[in-house]
Amino acid sequence: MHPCAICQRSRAQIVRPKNGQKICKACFLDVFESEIHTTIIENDIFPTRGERVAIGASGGKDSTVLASVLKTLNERYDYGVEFVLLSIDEGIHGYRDDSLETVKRNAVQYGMELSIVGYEELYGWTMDQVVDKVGRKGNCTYCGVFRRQALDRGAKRLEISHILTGHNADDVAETILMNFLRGDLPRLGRCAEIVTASSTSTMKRSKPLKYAYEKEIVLYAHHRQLDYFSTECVYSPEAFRGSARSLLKELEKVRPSSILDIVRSGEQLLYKDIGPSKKTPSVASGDPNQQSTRKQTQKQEGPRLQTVGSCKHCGYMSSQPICKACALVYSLNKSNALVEVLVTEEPS
Ligand SMILES: Nc1ncnc2c1ncn2[C@@H]1O[C@H](COP(=O)(O)OP(=O)(O)OP(=O)(O)O)[C@@H](O)[C@H]1O
Repeated sequence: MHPCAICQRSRAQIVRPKNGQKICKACFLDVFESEIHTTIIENDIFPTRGERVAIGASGGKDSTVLASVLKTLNERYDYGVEFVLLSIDEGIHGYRDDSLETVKRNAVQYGMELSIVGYEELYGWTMDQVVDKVGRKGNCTYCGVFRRQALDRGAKRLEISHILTGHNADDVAETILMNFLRGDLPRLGRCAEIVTASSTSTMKRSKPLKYAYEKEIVLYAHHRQLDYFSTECVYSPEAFRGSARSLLKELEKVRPSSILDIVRSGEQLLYKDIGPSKKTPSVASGDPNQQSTRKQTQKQEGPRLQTVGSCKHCGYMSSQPICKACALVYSLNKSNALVEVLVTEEPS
C-alpha cells in the first residue's frame, strides 16, 4: 500500500494522469481545484468583482466540471463573480436535446441561472438540417462556427461580456497540433491563448481548464459524483480532428507530459506580426469564395497576424471583414434562393 505522496497519511488511490503521482482521493480533489484556482489568479481571469460571467454549458464532463469547480472556488476564495449557464441548442436530435436536460438539472444543483439559445432561431437552420443538406463531411465546421457566434449572441442578450468554456489541455493541444500540421501559425497562436479579448469587441473568452488533463476532469467528475452527459455527438468529429486526437492519445501513452508540452509549445509560438499584407482584396459580400481568394493571396505573401475585428454584416467578433457564420449561412441559403443573410437581423 502506497501512502499518499501529498499528505503521507491516507492510502494512495489515484495515479495522477498528469504526472504519475500516487495520491489519495481527498488530495486529488484538493490539488485539482487548487491548480484551477492558480490558473485563474495567475491569468487574472476575474479582474472585476460583481461581474456576471457566462459558462458555456453543454452538459458534458468539461463544462459540468467547470461550473462545479467555479462554484466551489467562488465560495472558497470569494471571487465575487456571478455565474450564469449559457447553453446552445444546435438542434441535434438524440444528442443535444438529452444533454440540455442535464444542464437544466445542473442549473438547479449549482443555483445558477440558465439561458438557452438555438441555431434554428439564430440562423434558420438546425444542425440536423445542415447535415441533411451538406452531408457528414464538413458539418463540424458549420457547427463550430455557429456555436462560437451563438455563445457571443447569447451572452450579449444577457448583457454579459465574458464567456468561459470548458476547453481542457487535451482540447487545446489537439487544436495546436491541427494548426501546426496545417501550417496555420496565426490561428495556432490564438488557440493557445487562455484569455482572448479584442479592442473592437466587448466579448472576452477564457478557458480556466486550459491546463487540466481530460483524464483528470473525468476522475474529478467521478469522485465528486457530478451529474453530466457522457454520450458523444451523433455526428462524429471531422476526420482530421479525429486523427489529431488519436495522435495525441498515442503520445500521451508514451509520454504523459506531451499534452502540457504541446500547450507550452503553442504558447511559445504565439505569432509575431510582420506587418499588413499589401495585396489583400477587400471582401464586400458574404460570398465565401471571395474569402478563399483572400486566403490564397495571404498564402503567396506569407502568413499574417490574425487580428480580431467585427463582421460588417452582423457586427460580431470576426477576424475577417465578413464573419464565417454569415458566410456559411449565405452558402446554405444561396441554393434555397434565400440570399438574405439571416444573422443580420440582430445587429450588435
Ligand atoms: N452546446 C453548447 N452550449 C454551450 N457551450 C458549449 C456547447 N458545446 C460546447 N460548449 C462549450 O465549448 C467547450 C468545448 O466544447 P467541445 O465541443 O470541445 O466539448 P467537450 O470537450 O466534450 O466539452 P464538454 O465535455 O463540456 O461537452 C465546452 O466545454 C463548453 O464550454
